[in-house]
Amino acid sequence: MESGKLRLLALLPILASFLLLYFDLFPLAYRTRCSLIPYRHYWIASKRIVTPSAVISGAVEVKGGKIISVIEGDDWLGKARSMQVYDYGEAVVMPGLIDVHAHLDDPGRTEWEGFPSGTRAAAAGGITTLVDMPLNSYPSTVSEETLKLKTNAAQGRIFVDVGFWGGLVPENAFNSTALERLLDAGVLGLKSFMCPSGINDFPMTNSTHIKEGLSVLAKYKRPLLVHAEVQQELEGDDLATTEGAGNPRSYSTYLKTRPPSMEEAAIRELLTLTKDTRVGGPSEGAHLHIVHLADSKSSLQLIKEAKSRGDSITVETCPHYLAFSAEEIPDGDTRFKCAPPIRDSNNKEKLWKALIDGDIDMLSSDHSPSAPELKLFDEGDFLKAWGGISSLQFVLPVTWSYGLKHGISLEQLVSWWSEKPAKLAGQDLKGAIVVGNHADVAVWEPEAEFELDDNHTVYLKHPSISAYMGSKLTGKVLATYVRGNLVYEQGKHASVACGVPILAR
Ligand SMILES: NC(=O)NC(NC(N)=O)C(=O)[O-]
Ligand SMILES: [Zn+2]
Ligand SMILES: [Zn+2]
Repeated sequence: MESGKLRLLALLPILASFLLLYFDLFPLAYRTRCSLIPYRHYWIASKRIVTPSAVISGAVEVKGGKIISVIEGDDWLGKARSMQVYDYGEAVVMPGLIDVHAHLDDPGRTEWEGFPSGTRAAAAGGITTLVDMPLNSYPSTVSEETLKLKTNAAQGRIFVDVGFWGGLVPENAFNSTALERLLDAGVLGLKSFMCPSGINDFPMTNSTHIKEGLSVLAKYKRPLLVHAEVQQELEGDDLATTEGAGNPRSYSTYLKTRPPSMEEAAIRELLTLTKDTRVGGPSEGAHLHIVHLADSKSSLQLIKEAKSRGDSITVETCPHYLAFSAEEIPDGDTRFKCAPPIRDSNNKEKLWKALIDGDIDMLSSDHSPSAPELKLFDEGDFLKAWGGISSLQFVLPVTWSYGLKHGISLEQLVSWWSEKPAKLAGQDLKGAIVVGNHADVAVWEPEAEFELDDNHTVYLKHPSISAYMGSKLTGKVLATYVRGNLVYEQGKHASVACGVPILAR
């Protein structure tokens, strides 16, 4: 080798140590990539910090991505002297939202959403963790191998933390080794459908499949999430509707094809199964979680009874069932199509009551977007259009705006969107502003109003398919921290996606 090249090689270690020293002295140079702020040790102050015991005025100390102290009053001022403080004044500082039900469609259907746009939207909406559903991506997450495709797709492309539900489908239900491998690989639990899912490689399960799944899950102490609707023999008017009668542009035509009795029958069946899988008492059986409950009557009553018997069961509903009612959905506006369907306003009021009374445990987005063509806006055919509401970026202001009429509190919001979801997903270090937890924080202004019009930046891939576009909302997200990284602030995201794929151990 020429002596010039050799000399250059000898200089490399010296060069490397200079670089390291530079990054040490100027953390900004690399910190700005994952975070909009350069600090690892700093304070977040506010007059309204939502902690598990109370809403306090004070400050939260963050170091190395974790919360290391929470101080009420002014005592923190002395400790924070000469340190960086982000003082948000009257804005609310609370745990970031945890959305346990989102379809990000990555890999395989990224033209519908995808990890980058979905998690950018989540961050802009105050969501710090989401759990991705096993279907609508391709392939579906039903095996160790397909989970690997998910985590590969998420690598370096997620702006918030993302966990994964695995799919319980006929193909793996009787293969306990395959299910165990999927669970060992880190899915946070399993999800199944009791009716066709609309996705070919995610077929529905019957009671026998579900029973098999529950017995494997019981060993892992991870939940089974179920889309609880079963197809039934329809009669009279309802039968005529599915056979093509009725105006397909009218929402009421679609509503008749999925009556509340479909949810009720599914839940009744599920409850007989969970009873059988309880091994030595309620806490030892598999936990059952009913997703997107829409029926506030008989279905909810069944769940209440099961809870009072001591069954390990939780239930979520979604903001669209609390914001919209069937009577108001315009003809042909398929942005509002989802399953189970949005029911009448009386049902909506009862869902609010159940949520406030604690009979419904938590909220989730069920963000289920598609390519706009599949919404068939030209035809406006509710029977043929893709079912799924697009909402990920808006769930915080939507819950707050519609909840204000019901007098909801900041503590309730945190319980429904952070504490309970963290528990369901087995995330002990998330969901509350307490010492030792991840510094996952949403900062927002509950009094600020804004319009979801063309001037509003929407990070979702297809803003036009969201039923919320055009509405006026209250509650504006200012900033979002994930593990101490400021990942979003007032229209700006960190330049590098440093969210972490969450795998159960
Ligand atoms: N394939 C889907 O995403 N389905 C979803 N669709 C809805 N909710 O309309 C769901 O969660 O059932
Ligand atoms: Zn569903
Ligand atoms: Zn869903």
